[in-house]
Amino acid sequence: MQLKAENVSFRYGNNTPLFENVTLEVNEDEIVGIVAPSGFGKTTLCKILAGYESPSTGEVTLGGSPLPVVGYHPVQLVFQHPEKAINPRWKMGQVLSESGEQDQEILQMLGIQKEWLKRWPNELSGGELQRFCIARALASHTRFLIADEMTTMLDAITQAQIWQAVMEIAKKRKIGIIVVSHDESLIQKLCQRVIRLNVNEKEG
Ligand SMILES: Nc1ncnc2c1ncn2[C@@H]1O[C@H](COP(=O)(O)OP(=O)(O)OP(=O)(O)O)[C@@H](O)[C@H]1O
Repeated sequence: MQLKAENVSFRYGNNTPLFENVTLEVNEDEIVGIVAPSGFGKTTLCKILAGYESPSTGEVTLGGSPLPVVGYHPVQLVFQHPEKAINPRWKMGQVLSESGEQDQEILQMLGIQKEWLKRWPNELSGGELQRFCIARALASHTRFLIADEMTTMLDAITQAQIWQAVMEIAKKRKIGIIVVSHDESLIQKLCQRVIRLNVNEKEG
């Protein structure tokens, strides 16, 4: 299965286009980095690939079909700040249940302790919260994970632990990964291929 963006352009309202004619494809067994200058619109592009935003022109397809608009989304997005992605009024067990039944092996691989499930989000560290966001994103129907600066705010040890688990899970389940990061060494370490978006796409 392939996630594909074809000639995707995007503008917020009547603003000038953020980027134009972005074309890229990622296979389900690939780990691909996306690198672009700050302000290019990487986060916006991630949202388009995950179906949160519609492109102004062009299209995104998954396995040759348009992205689904209802039900669990097979392209999951994890952002830099987990606290923005979690309902503060839900305990962590409920947060996890959003993506269906929990896979105990995934929780274990991500180092999520059983006792944390009974806590409120503000009773966990940023790194612990991010593990929940990742576990929630890796539900059984997930085909692609888009990691938008997913571990940027974490210390090096936590970052390494999380990526080791994510890579293992992705390999086992044939989940394609898109890594968006400013950290060139992280990209080089994780990715089999790097897509560099630049001013050409921005100017159309
Ligand atoms: N909802 C919105 N409405 C209007 N403009 C927006 C909106 N969201 C983002 N932008 C603008 O779009 C531009 C690109 O934002 P985006 O976060 O996608 O870029 P980025 O490449 O991920 O940036 P960075 O590398 O600095 O994190 C920014 O100038 C931002 O201010």
